[in-house]
Amino acid sequence: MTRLFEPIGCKVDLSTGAMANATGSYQKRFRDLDGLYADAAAFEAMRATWGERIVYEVSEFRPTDQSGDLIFGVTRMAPGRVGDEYFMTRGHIHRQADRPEIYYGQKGHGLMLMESPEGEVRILPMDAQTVCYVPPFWIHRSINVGDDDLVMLFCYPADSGQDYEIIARSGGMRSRVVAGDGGWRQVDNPDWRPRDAKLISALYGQSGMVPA
Ligand SMILES: O=P(O)(O)OC[C@H]1O[C@](O)(CO)[C@@H](O)[C@@H]1O
Ligand SMILES: [Fe+2]
Repeated sequence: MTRLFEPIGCKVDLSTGAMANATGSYQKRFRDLDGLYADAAAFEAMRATWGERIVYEVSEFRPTDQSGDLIFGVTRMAPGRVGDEYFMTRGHIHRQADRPEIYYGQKGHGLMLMESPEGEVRILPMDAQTVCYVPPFWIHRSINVGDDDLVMLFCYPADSGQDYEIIARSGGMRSRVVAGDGGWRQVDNPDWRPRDAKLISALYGQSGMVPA
């Protein structure tokens, strides 16, 4: 007989970003994020005071890692900038690249920065009560452009996995988000290199799916 997984409810504490009944959590401290930001000198200047501080933390619930199941959780990201570039997550594509993800903004003001394998860029707002759909094959990174914590719920297929190397291999994401006059603005990353056709077709080939 099939043994069913026990249903569970998880209360989210908006002041801390913690989720009750989480099966795991991790924290990314400032010092863990060396190399992520364009302004290396600004990063070094902040290291003494910021080094041990948490930039973002994740609490998650992973029932199983089986295809068809879901992983969900909450990310809390502090407000701040390195030089003029806002705090952000490392960013990744799913190791099984055809797996999508949903985010739901709960507190603060954020952006979801997305990049297709071919290098198209999309930016969606991630404010409270905004649902953001990250379709299959899009590299994704969240950014806190507000003055307060950014708290977001996320949910994705349990067999997705994460590949962080795709961003490193291209010299970062194609766009960066920096402080502009009265808000954020998108700037080109001069270090960005396009992915070659072989890598792109390997990503799509995983699923045999051809993008529209
Ligand atoms: O894994 P990264 O790119 O550091 O960013 C963390 C965020 O992405 C996730 O890995 C979900 O895909 C969450 O853990 C969290 O929302
Ligand atoms: Fe993801």
